[in-house]
Parts: sequence; structure tokens; C-alpha cells
Amino acid sequence: MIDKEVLRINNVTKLYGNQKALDNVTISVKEGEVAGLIGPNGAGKSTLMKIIVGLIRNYEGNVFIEGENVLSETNKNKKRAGCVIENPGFYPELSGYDNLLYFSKISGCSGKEDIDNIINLLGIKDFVHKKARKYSLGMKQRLGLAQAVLGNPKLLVLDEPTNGLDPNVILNIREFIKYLSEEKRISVIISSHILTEIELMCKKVFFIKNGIIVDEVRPADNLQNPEGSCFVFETDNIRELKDFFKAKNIYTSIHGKGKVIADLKEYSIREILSMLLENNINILGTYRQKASLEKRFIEIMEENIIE
Ligand SMILES: Nc1ncnc2c1ncn2[C@@H]1O[C@H](COP(=O)(O)OP(=O)(O)OP(=O)(O)O)[C@@H](O)[C@H]1O
Repeated sequence: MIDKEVLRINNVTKLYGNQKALDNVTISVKEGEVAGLIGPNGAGKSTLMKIIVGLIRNYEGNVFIEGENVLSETNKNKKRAGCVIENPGFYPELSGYDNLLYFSKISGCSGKEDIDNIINLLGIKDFVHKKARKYSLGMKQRLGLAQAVLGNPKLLVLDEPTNGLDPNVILNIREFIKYLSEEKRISVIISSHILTEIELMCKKVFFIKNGIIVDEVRPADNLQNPEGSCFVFETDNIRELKDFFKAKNIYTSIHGKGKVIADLKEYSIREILSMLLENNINILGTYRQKASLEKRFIEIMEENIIE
């Protein structure tokens, strides 16, 4: 059961000179929860992540990990949070494996068995004995993730961990994060520009714009969104169906082969189905359309929230 709070951010404001990069941010992440942070370029995502892991220390407000202020006992907190922010740094002349061995020794938290386990889970066996300087971006990202996990953190902070990676590597990383959250009960906060990625991985998603958290969404809830008025209709005659909706001023779009999405607005699905029947229009199936994160993102980015 998820209830213990691991990350708590209270009223955090960060100024760079006169410019507000974060404006009164308050959020929390529970144990084993994977939370996403989505926002346009310059929204404040990296600044918030650096504050969480103690890389930025000059700000207003408070950040707690497991109830302890991140600014109070630096060393203790460093172990509580692991991170992959910007380019992970390694000893280039050491192999990936020796880098991990070295970090496990200094963190004092993990042994060889843990390293082997992480290597297997992340699928990095094939290259882990190569020198780190020869690593591609995908290799570096996964080695960075392995390193971040070695200290047995309670919280993982991942800034764009899948940016620029190929689909296989993204899948690898996604499954690893799922394992950490479900099996190890590690909390994760992750930023990404890939909205579908966030939708697949995260229990909750924070939208950030101009340094302000403007919305919090739970993607899974959208599956049964009772408010949504968009329905998918499966048909063997798209033209006929589109003409029917057009005559009623109902907005439609094509959604894959044989599928039309219609925003019914003031009509009920029952009314539409009976009208379709009257008009002899054959419908193979219909279901409510899941509200996508992308749609919400576009709405939020279009809303003018600056006073
Ligand atoms: N060191 C800095 N000095 C001055 N301004 C900064 C500094 N770092 C960030 N900023 C500014 O703070 C704001 C937030 O930047 P931040 O990098 O946190 O955004 P972001 O959401 O991570 O953007 P991106 O998606 O492009 O990485 C931006 O306007 C940026 O120009």
C-alpha cells in the first residue's frame, strides 16, 4: 500500500537574479510512487530537480526527504536521493563495471551481488567491461542509472533519462524503473519531453509552466474519465459515419484504420447510437476515448496563466 510520504516540497521559490525560475512550488511524492514532471523548455524542471538533490542550495522554502530537510544533513541526504541529472560523470579509463565497483565502495551500501543484479536488470552485461570513455549516450545513461541506484536511495531523481535513446533502451529503462518502484519501493521523480513515456511510467504527473505547478494529473484515472465527451466509433464505412457527424456539427477525427473519434459534447452516446441505427449506419463497436496527457499538455500550455 502506498501512503508514506518520501518527498515533500513546501513553497519553494528560486530566483536567478530578478528572474523567478520557481514560484511557490508545493508537491509531494509517496513511497514507491513514480511521479512525472512535464513542462516546456525553461519551465523550471531542472532547477527543481537540482534543488531536490542538493545541487542548488540557495532558495526559499523547504525540501524534505523522508521528513529530513535536504539542507540539514547533507551526507545523510545524499544517500537518500540518487540522481541522473545532465551527463553522468565516470572515470573514463575504468570499465563501467569498475566504475560501479568504485561507487559501491564509497557509498558503502551495495556489494558485488547487487552490482551484478543491477547489470542484469538493466541489460548492460554486453558492454559493462568496456572502458567508460567508449560508451554511447544510451550506455552512459544506463550506467548512470545503475550508479544512482547503488547507494540504495529512497528517491531517484531523473532528468530526461530517455532523451535521445532508441526504443529498446527506453524499454529497458522503463522496466527497470517499474522494478525499482514495485519491488524495491523506491520513489522516482522523472522529467521528460516524451509525454507517452511519462504516461506509461508515472502514477501522477505534475505540469509546470513559468516555474508554477499548474496542474497535477493521474494518467490512470483518465481511463474512466466520466467527464470526457469523446468517443471512438469503429466502422466499416468511415465516409458515411463522418458525414453523419458533420451534419450534426459534431467534430470528428480519424483514429487509425476504421476508427473515428467524435466529440459528442451535448449529445449522449445513447442518443447518437439510436440515430445511427435509424440511419442504417453500421457501427462495429464504440468506447469512450481515454483523455491523453498530450491533450492536457497542449491545453495547459495554451492557457494564459501569467497575471
Ligand atoms: N544558472 C542559471 N542562471 C540564470 N538563469 C538560469 C540558470 N539556470 C536556469 N536558468 C533560468 O531559469 C529558468 C528555468 O530553467 P530550467 O533549466 O530549470 O528549465 P527546464 O524546465 O529544465 O528547461 P529545459 O526543458 O529546457 O531543460 C529558465 O528561464 C532558465 O533560463
